[in-house]
Amino acid sequence: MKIVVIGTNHAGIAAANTLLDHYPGHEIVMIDRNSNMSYLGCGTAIWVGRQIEKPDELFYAKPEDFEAKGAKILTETEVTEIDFKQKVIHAKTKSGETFVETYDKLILATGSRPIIPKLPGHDLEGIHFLKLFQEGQAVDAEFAKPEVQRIAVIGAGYIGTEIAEAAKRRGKEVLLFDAESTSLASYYDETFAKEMDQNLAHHGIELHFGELATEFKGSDGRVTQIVTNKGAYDVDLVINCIGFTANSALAKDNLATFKNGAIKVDKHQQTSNPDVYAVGDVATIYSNALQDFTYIALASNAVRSGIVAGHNIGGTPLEAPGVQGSNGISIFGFHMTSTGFSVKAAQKAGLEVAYSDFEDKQKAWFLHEDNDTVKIRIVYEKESRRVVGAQLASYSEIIAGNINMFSLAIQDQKTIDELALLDLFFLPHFNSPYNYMTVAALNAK
Ligand SMILES: Cc1cc2nc3c(=O)[nH]c(=O)nc-3n(C[C@H](O)[C@H](O)[C@H](O)COP(=O)(O)OP(=O)(O)OC[C@H]3O[C@@H](n4cnc5c(N)ncnc54)[C@H](O)[C@@H]3O)c2cc1C
Ligand SMILES: NC(=O)c1ccc[n+]([C@@H]2O[C@H](COP(=O)([O-])OP(=O)(O)OC[C@H]3O[C@@H](n4cnc5c(N)ncnc54)[C@H](O)[C@@H]3O)[C@@H](O)[C@H]2O)c1
Repeated sequence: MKIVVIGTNHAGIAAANTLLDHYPGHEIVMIDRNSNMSYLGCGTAIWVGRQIEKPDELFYAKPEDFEAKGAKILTETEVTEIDFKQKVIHAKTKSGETFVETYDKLILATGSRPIIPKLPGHDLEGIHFLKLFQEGQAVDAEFAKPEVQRIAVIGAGYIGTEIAEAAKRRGKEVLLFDAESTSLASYYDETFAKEMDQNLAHHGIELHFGELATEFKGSDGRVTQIVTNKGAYDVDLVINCIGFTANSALAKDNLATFKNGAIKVDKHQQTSNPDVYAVGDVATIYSNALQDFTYIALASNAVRSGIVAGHNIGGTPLEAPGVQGSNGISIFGFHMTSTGFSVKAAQKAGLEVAYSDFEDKQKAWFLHEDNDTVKIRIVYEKESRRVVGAQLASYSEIIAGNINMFSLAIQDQKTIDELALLDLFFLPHFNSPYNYMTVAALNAK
């Protein structure tokens, strides 16, 4: 069987590796328009903020790895069109040569691009987006310019908050804008998000929430000012981070798509065309909190969905268990993790939910050194009492592991009452006999 994979970043790599490692004998062709593969965008802010010196280790795979396993891999080659009836893809190399490849099964792993707000002045120089390695390099080069001092970051979601920290670490003045009233508003309820806001403000980041950019002004072709519904601010650089949109143009009019344009898939990653699979940021994903398909762009989901597609195409039927959109962020040493829905997000999705909050020290109370406060919220459905979300915030790194338990609870449709008497280990170095997770669950009304 000939299998063509379009897009060789996290999702495409996972699908190709699954096929190459577990199902030998197939002809695998991998195509990507970029010159690199496997770039971990999650490391961009760490590198650009100089928490690591070089970006080299942010890549975990290279074309030779796949050639060694017998795949044909074409980089700097763009797929321009797909004839889904004839099962032929049309592609163009960097030098302009066009060619076609036939397929038996096709994997679309074309990912996402940042949303580009088409505001007046959007094409001025000095306005950036962050997705590709090359875009990280461009921002890094801007940060190195002494004349670039005042930076506007638009969107205080994950990318915006992380790059705001990076810019501050490089000694810049940073103005962080978001349409919502806090940072991280899509992931955390206000009481949690405000903790991150305080952390950002404490480190000198100027917060402009509830503010919408309306125009960019410039001089000599370069941006010099950002105008919002509330004011005008002189800046030397703008970084836009207002979310992703699925790269699904190749599927247009041929495959069923979601309301945001992502390609609809089932739990086997199969699209509305049985010979075509879609994985990663270009596709929808099943949310166990919502109990329906939705769109959640994460590298973790990309990898899992690629593995699922690989096994299904290879001949082992495998149903994805769904995801919770589990995520985390760490800014100036302050950590937040969440999974499933916040109260606000649950209500927006039409769920009737209640929540239980608790706050305690991470380690046993008699340990006075490095014993940070942890704040927890568990969100559950009022009627069924099934857990649909959790949020944790602390300077303690242990919360990074704890959130995964809630992820499994949501996946397995556990109730808050089942969590209340769950066997959690106790060791003073790590926690208390009345574990804050247990207490939060026990306190649930
Ligand atoms: C700054 C930043 C930080 C992030 N941090 C995290 C994090 O901490 N945790 C997390 O889980 N996620 C994080 N993400 C999100 C994560 O990077 C994405 O969810 C992930 O990249 C999706 O992988 P993908 O393979 O589906 O798509 P993509 O990474 O978008 O890759 C798609 C590939 O398809 C190729 N392609 C597209 N169209 C064509 C075409 N027509 N022809 C040929 N090739 C094509 C592209 O060149 C690209 O290589 C972050 C993203 C960014 C930008
Ligand atoms: N740590 C992580 O897990 C991590 C890190 C980076 C990125 N990612 C993922 O990558 C994807 C893209 O990240 P992102 O930060 O671009 O998106 P995001 O959805 O996290 O945040 C976008 C932010 O932009 C704001 N916004 C939207 N339109 C606006 C406008 N016109 N003006 C001002 N603010 C506006 C939103 O309110 C939101 O807070 C997300 O799926 C994210 O989860 C994850």
